[in-house]
Parts: sequence; C-alpha cells; structure tokens
Amino acid sequence: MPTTDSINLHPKTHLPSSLKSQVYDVICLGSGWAGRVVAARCIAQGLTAVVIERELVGGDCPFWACVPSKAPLRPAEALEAARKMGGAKERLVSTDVGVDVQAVFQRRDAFTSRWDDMDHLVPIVEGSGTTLVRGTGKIVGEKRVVVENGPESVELEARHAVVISTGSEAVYPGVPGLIEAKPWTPREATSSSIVPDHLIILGGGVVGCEMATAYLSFGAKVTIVNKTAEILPRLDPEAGKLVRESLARRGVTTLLSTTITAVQRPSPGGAVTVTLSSGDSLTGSEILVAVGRRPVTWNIGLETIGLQSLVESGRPLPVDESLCMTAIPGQWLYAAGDVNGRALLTHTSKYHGRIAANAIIARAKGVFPSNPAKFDAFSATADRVAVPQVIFTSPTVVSVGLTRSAAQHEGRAVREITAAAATLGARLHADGYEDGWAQWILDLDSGVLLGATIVGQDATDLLHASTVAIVGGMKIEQLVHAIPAFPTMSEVCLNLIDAAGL
Ligand SMILES: Cc1cc2nc3c(=O)[nH]c(=O)nc-3n(C[C@H](O)[C@H](O)[C@H](O)COP(=O)(O)OP(=O)(O)OC[C@H]3O[C@@H](n4cnc5c(N)ncnc54)[C@H](O)[C@@H]3O)c2cc1C
Ligand SMILES: NC(=O)c1ccc[n+]([C@@H]2O[C@H](COP(=O)([O-])OP(=O)(O)OC[C@H]3O[C@@H](n4cnc5c(N)ncnc54)[C@H](O)[C@@H]3O)[C@@H](O)[C@H]2O)c1
Repeated sequence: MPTTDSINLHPKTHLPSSLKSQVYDVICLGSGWAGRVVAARCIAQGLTAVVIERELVGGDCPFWACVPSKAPLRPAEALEAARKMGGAKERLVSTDVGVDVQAVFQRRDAFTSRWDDMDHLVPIVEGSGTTLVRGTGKIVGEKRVVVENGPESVELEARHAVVISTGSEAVYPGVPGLIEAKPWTPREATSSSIVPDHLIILGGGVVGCEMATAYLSFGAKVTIVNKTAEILPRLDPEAGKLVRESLARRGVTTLLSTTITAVQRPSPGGAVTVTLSSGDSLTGSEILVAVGRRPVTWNIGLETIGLQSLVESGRPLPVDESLCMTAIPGQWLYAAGDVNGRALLTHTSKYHGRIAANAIIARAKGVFPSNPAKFDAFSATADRVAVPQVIFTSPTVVSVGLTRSAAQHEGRAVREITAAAATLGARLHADGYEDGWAQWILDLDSGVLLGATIVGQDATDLLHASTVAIVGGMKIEQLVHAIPAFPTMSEVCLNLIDAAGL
C-alpha cells in the first residue's frame, strides 16, 4: 500500500551530469502542466527547452491532485447514477450497497502509475523534445539557473527565458499541536489506502468538500470544520448551501464559522482531538488540513535577483498579462501556473503555459506586439473574466466568471437570474433529478453574461457553453438564439431565459 513516506519522490535518473548542453533557449523550474506546456510549445516552434523537476515529473495534477482525487470519486458517482435510474437500479444486488473500496484504490493507483513517473510522464515530456533534468532549480542571476541534485550540480544558461512554474503547496494554520499531530495534507488524502473511521476535515473549500464526498463513499464518518459562514466560500453561497445540505443528508456534520484552537494526538497514529473555537472538543481518527495553498517561491533563488521581499511576503509572483514578471527588467523571467496565484487550477496552468510560450517565442523572434490586446495570443485575459471550475461533489457544482458576491465586492451593478436546473432532459437523465439550481450574472446595463453557476448531478458538461458565451461577450438577448437541444440537460438555459422574462 503506498504512503507518502514510502513513495520514491526522487528517482535516480536524469541526473544533472547527464545533460549534454548547459545552454537552452528556455529553462523551466517545475514540470507541472504550466512548465511542460511552455517547454513543448517553445520546442514546437524551433526553440530548445530544459525542464527541471525536484520530485515526480508531471507535478501535482497526475500524482497528488486532480487525477488521484477524481479517480476515486467517479465509482461512487456511477453507483449513485445507477441507483437513480429505474430499470437499472432494480439490477443492483442491494439498494444500499457501497463501492468496493479496495477496487477504487486500485483504480486510483493505476491512474497514478503507482506514483512512478517513468511509466507515462517522463516519456510524454521527452516525447515533446523537452530535455529533462531531476534536481532543485535555483536562479543564480539573470538568465542563469543552477540545478542541484545531491552531490551533483550544474549551472545552466537561458538564451531567452526562465519560467518559474513551481506550483503551490498546502498551508497549515498556526494552531498549537497541529504539526506535532502529523495531520494529513491533500497529498495523504489522495494517496492513502487506509480509510479512517472518523475523518475530521479542517477547511470546507474545494479540497475539503471533494475529500468529504470521497471518504464518505469509502464508509468513513466525516466532520468538516470550516471558518467561513458557508462552505465553498469562493462560490455563490447557494452552491455551498446545496452541497452542505446534500452532505448532511448522507451523514456529514459541518461546523460553520468554526475553527480549531488546539490539537492533541497523544500517541502517534492514534486518535486525534481538536479543540474548537466554540470551546467544544471533537475526537476523530485522522485530521485532514485543507485550508488553502501558498505559492512555492522559497529556495528558488529569487533573492539573487533582488526579489527577497517577494519571497518573505509569501505572495504569489506578480506578472503582466503575458505572464512576464515586471519586477525585474529585461523581460526574461516568467511565472506560470499556481505560483502566480491568478487561478489555482490545472486548466489555467495549461492556459498559462500556452500564453507564456507564445510571448517567449514572439519576444525571441522580435515580433511581440507593442500594445498587446485583450484576448490576443499574448494575454491571459481569461484569468480575469472566465475561469471555469468544476467541484466534483454530489451534487456537482460548475462555475465560471463572476459570482454574485464577487460582483457585489467589486461594486458592479449586475442582474442575477436564477432558475431550477430540473428539465425533462435532466429527469430523463436521472429519476427524480433534484438539488438542481442555476444562476446567470448579467451586466445590469448591457445584459452581457458575466458569470454562471450550475448545481446538479452531472452538470459538468454544461459549463463550457457558459464559458464560451462569457469569452464571446454574449448578451442574454443573443443567448435566446442559442437553442439547447431537446431533451437534454442544457435546457436549463431555457429555464434561465424564461426567468429573465425573454
Ligand atoms: C487535492 C487537489 C485536487 C485538485 N483537483 C483539481 C481538479 O480537479 N481540477 C483542476 O483544474 N485543478 C485541481 N487542483 C489544482 C491543480 O492540481 C493545480 O492547479 C495544478 O497542479 C498546478 O499546476 P502547476 O504546473 O502550476 O504546478 P504543479 O503541478 O504543482 O507543478 C510544480 C512542480 O514544480 C516542482 N518544483 C517546485 N520547486 C522546484 C524547484 N525549485 N526546482 C525544480 N522543481 C521544482 C514541484 O516538485 C512540482 O512538481 C487540485 C489541487 C489539489 C491539491
Ligand atoms: N475540482 C477542482 O477544480 C479543485 C479541486 C481541489 C483543489 N482545487 C484548487 O486547489 C485550491 C486549494 O483548495 P483548498 O480547498 O485547499 O482551499 P480553498 O481556498 O478552496 O478553501 C479553503 C477553506 O478552508 C477554510 N479555512 C481557512 N482557514 C481555516 C481555518 N483556520 N479553520 C477552518 N477553516 C479554514 C476556508 O473558509 C475555506 O472554506 C483551490 O483554490 C482550487 O483552485 C481545485
């Protein structure tokens, strides 16, 4: 059974001494989606690129994040879908049968290649023509980077650009006894093959809610302790409420506007007791800390180029729209993916890789425009207006663009339209389709779509249409003419158009 301690994070291949050259057009620190998309795109346009990786090649998404968190969620979702389908549910051997937990873990472990990057990831990265080197990359001056791996080290030079694509890491609140209690981080939660009897989850954000859904399906008792007044606080409160109520119906306790003030775990691996801000205490068999992330900006040499204060602040790296760091002259240093804090998602990291590569290539060829425009090839405009996200809970939440609370926060005049997500298509999709809710946020004056949130079973693939409409600047009057096919779940858009009185 893998544990984070037993996983070999530092395979002994691709050592610095194996490098055939010390000079590359582009050097990327970190082989997550951001770094490897930059490298692959630059190579496709005739540049050379090296990617430096200090742990597993591929970064968080395939080994510790999206893949090992979504793989175990899907079996329970499929089972639940069968239970909601007359004609199929009668074939289930029992109405309350749960997932086969060991088979779920085996499926997850297969998707992660049992935390072995040589199986898929290294061949994919090298297949793009990228040079790969294992070690910690540190900037040591303008366009210069040292790779350190045990006793080996080599200094590399970039002709055009250095890309910081070092990602983010989980944060711990400063609570007495928490570190000593050795809590789970998302890494342990996504790689454990042990199901705690009672999992306490600190943080009811995206990680907390998805892991609550997963461990509930594995048979654990789950308690969420969340600081804000509703879970999923980055989304519309209605979405958080619907997910919380659904979790509650299936036995999850959520303590809102609550945090912990102390943690005790008298014996290693034994029961863990947390003192709550209410004064009560709670004992569980494991605690998962999922209260957000910070950018990985330490130990990468930023102090050598005068950016020590940025490291000390712990803030994400500030970039312009081409993802170039403006804090230093010369337009040679870029920050892409989680480390720039613009949107902590895999698909935005891929987008950043695309935009940063376009900018690096254009600057290398001397064709970068003097006035880059919104939504051109060199501007990560979508980060500001249309970041889509799916929360893989039950019900699913999909969201893109502005939420009602974000609009209020910005003081923007908006019109909110809400409707039930139930349609004939949805009811054909699942008997008694329920918990569905949809919202559009429109600019009050122009009627342009600024945001969309939909909550409901299998709402996942309804998201992209709203993303396209927002990027295209569509008005609600135009959306009337985007006819959803009958009988599909996308008729939720007709509900919204009707609710708008059009
Ligand atoms: C539990 C969980 C579930 C998630 N699920 C989803 C999801 O379903 N969908 C989604 O869109 N997003 C999801 N995310 C977010 C997503 O994983 C991240 O946004 C994404 O992985 C960021 O990619 P990146 O390339 O910026 O960084 P990373 O993938 O973190 O890659 C950075 C790499 O840089 C390396 N590195 C760091 N410093 C150095 C150095 N000095 N030298 C060399 N290498 C270095 C690291 O080892 C790492 O491999 C999830 C996150 C978590 C925690
Ligand atoms: N499906 C997906 O797209 C997906 C899945 C997982 C993670 N992610 C990404 O990973 C990022 C990090 O996720 P996350 O869930 O760690 O962070 P988050 O910012 O989404 O949520 C953190 C939660 O912790 C709570 N919290 C903060 N401090 C607390 C404290 N001291 N006590 C109790 N509660 C506290 C907050 O109220 C909030 O609900 C997300 O922003 C998201 O972009 C995405």
